[in-house]
Amino acid sequence: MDDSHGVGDDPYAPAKAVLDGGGFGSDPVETAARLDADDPLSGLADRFFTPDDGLYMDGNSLGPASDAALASLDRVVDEWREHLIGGWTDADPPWFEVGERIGAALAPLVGAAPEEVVIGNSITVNVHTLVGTFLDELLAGNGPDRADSAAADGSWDPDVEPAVLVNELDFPSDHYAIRAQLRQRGIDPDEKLRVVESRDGRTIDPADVEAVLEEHDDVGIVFMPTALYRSGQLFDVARIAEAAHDAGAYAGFDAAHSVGAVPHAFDDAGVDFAVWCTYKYLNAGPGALGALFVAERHHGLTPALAGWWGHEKATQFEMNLTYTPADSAGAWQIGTPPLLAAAPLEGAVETLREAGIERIRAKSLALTDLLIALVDERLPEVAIGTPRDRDTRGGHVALEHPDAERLSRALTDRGVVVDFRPPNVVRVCPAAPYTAFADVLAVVDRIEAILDAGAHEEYAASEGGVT
Ligand SMILES: Cc1ncc(COP(=O)(O)O)c(C=O)c1O
Ligand SMILES: Nc1c(O)cccc1C(=O)C[C@H](N)C(=O)O
Repeated sequence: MDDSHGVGDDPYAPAKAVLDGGGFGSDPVETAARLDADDPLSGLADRFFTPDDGLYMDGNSLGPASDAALASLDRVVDEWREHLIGGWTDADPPWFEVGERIGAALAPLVGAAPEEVVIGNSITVNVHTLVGTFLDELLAGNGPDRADSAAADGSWDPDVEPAVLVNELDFPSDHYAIRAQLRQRGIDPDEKLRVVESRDGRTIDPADVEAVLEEHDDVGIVFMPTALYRSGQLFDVARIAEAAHDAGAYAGFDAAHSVGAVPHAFDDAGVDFAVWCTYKYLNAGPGALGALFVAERHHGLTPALAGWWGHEKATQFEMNLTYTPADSAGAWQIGTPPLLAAAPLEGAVETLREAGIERIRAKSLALTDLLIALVDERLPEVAIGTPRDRDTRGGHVALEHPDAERLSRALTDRGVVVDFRPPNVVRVCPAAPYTAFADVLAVVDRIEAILDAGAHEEYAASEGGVT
């Protein structure tokens, strides 16, 4: 990897200049080759296992294996063979604090202090425990300050049933979990899960989040994505957090579709809590552990889903029947961390750290700029469902086509791995660590060839299953 570019300057400015100059020039192959030659991250691709004869554009669902991820997995397998139960204390580093240790390694990616991040559970489980925790705080009258509170100390009035504010384009699992948490507290989710509507079916206007907060004074938690899973719209985390706090609500985020692709500043933005996975842009492998952030001011709270792995570490093995939560985000762990599902993340994060998240973001924007420009130029029947503005664009591009499902299957059969999300989106993710500018050109070439020949029309309609 060429390290001559410091973080801060944009080594991808030449790519932007090419695109701003009106497209990809008369010889796109030559232009892509030039951009790849100038790419300081180009050397990284050799360390990832992507198909030799295909194009992997699905890193927003499952990132590929890498040398570093497999090396850290192999190390833990060797430790298991060698140390057996002793690995919890004698492995180097010991397994006992794996959640905290790898959490600390992730913290810079989200702009957090080391003890504010931990790996554990899955996103869905972490939504359960964190939304549950903050609902309990509200119901106990301990919520954020509220100007209109009936409570003497200005905090949440415990007689008011708190609502949770979400949006209609969220990943469904989050709604399932939040509804369950409301139900378990005797709160009717049909009434208290407040859903911000989309104006265009693709994006959420932050002004609409603010408007719902103005209109309803019972919102105790605003829970939004940092980036939408379908369109890839990137949210202004600081703006949403400020709106939540101004309304006397907590601000929580599902950051699955941005961590590892987009830098975050959760502490500066005042985020209360966040969840994300590590199998997408963090490339830690299928079913790899989830991750979560809890702002330091909330450490010491009792998690809604308490378990012994979240107990204060120093006394965890005293086996007290009374639970003492760890004084860190580690408290939101529940049971024994699956070491083999945690191990690849250690190496995978090291590779991203070496690349630098600012540089990854700069390259990702250049790649998606290019993809959008090529689609505009060459695929008139395809619409761009992702915001064009760089500030509101995450790491993937949603290509909309009436026959998107069949198109995605035709692409997959031709070695271009993308995914389909109903009703009409093919998601294309040129992830920066291992995608070349030439790959983006090749994807567009293949889509064009399929559409020109009508090859997608040979596919049967959906049979369901994993897409
Ligand atoms: C935004 C978002 N939230 C939640 C989930 C569910 O994650 P998990 O299956 O790890 O609980 C996913 C993906 O599966 C997702 O993309
Ligand atoms: N988590 C997944 C899985 O276990 C199988 C297939 C896909 C996934 C996904 O990550 C889907 C993903 N959350 C999405 O953005 O659609």
